[in-house]
Amino acid sequence: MIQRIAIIGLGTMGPGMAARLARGGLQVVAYDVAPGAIERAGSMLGVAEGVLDALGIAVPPAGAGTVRFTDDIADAVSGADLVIENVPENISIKADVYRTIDSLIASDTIVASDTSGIPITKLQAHISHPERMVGMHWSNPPHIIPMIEVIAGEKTAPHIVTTIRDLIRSIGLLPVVVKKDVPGFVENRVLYALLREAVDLVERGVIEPEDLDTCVSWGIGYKIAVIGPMALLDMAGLDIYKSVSSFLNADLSNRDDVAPMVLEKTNASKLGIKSGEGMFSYTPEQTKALQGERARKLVAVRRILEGRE
Ligand SMILES: NC(=O)C1=CN([C@@H]2O[C@H](COP(=O)(O)OP(=O)(O)OC[C@H]3O[C@@H](n4cnc5c(N)ncnc54)[C@H](O)[C@@H]3O)[C@@H](O)[C@H]2O)C=CC1
Ligand SMILES: Cc1ncc(C(=O)O)c(C(=O)O)c1O
Repeated sequence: MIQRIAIIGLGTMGPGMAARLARGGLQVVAYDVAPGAIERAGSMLGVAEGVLDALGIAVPPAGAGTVRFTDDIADAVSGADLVIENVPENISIKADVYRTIDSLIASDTIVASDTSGIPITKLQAHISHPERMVGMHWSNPPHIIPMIEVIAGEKTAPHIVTTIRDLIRSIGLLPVVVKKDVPGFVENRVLYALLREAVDLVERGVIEPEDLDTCVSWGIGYKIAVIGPMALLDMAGLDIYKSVSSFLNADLSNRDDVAPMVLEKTNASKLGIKSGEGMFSYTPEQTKALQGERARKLVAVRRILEGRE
């Protein structure tokens, strides 16, 4: 049974994940190599807890469900039943973490990666007892989005997938087991197909960035939260899909590299909210207001989709 969880990496994903797991009654110990990240994570924890209250997720009994921060990786993983690796999307950084923890954990400690899409088979080549490694792909913001993909690599033992799936269910979240270890799994294959086309349309001057967002959020996005893509095909009619896809598929972006617009921005350190500018610009005040507004709206939508309002 999983009771004690170590989270390695406290950037965008780690703090919300820690808050959500603790709210599920689990004991979380959270570590980052950067002292500044640990400090930021401490303040993000309180914000995430407020959102979990707004979502109506019950607080566990006193003493259960804790988050402790540490700047010592050995302390973080000591006695852990599950380690969730949450460091940048780079195989060599992730492999370094696996090598470091290998001698610090028991041979049956489950090691999960929150990778956005590196095949688990590639990651488990860097750890001993690869059968205990599994993909556990959360979605951002992790304290609000309930779906988590669970992915086995070629060497993952089937009971590890079941254990993680059951853990996710036991704290009221929604596991989806992906049947093949394909790059990007399912969520990001679908998201990146959409993002490739969206970036291409903006880059080619077909639409302004703000209008692209209005079109997708109020057209596809709002609808797809209620009617998933497979159900949408049936709602539209497969005959319509056949006609449209017969001419449109060939015209969609099929570029296999990163779009120049994205490279220009990343080369200029325009990374989005975290750097104050990306596709749009953000002052610190705007960022704070935007994050609050987005959390409120996501909470309201989720409560309605769950039939709680
Ligand atoms: N940002 C997103 O929307 C999502 C990201 N992911 C995946 O989750 C993982 C983490 O992503 P983010 O939180 O966005 O990254 P991030 O870059 O915001 O944070 C990564 C953190 O890892 C820390 N770190 C780096 N090397 C470390 C080490 N050796 N030991 C301990 N900590 C270390 C950094 O100091 C940083 O705080 C990546 O694999 C990413 O692809 C998954 C779902 C969504
Ligand atoms: C742009 C982008 N890339 C990856 C992810 C992920 O799920 O790994 C997300 C996300 O929203 O979670 C994302 O927005």
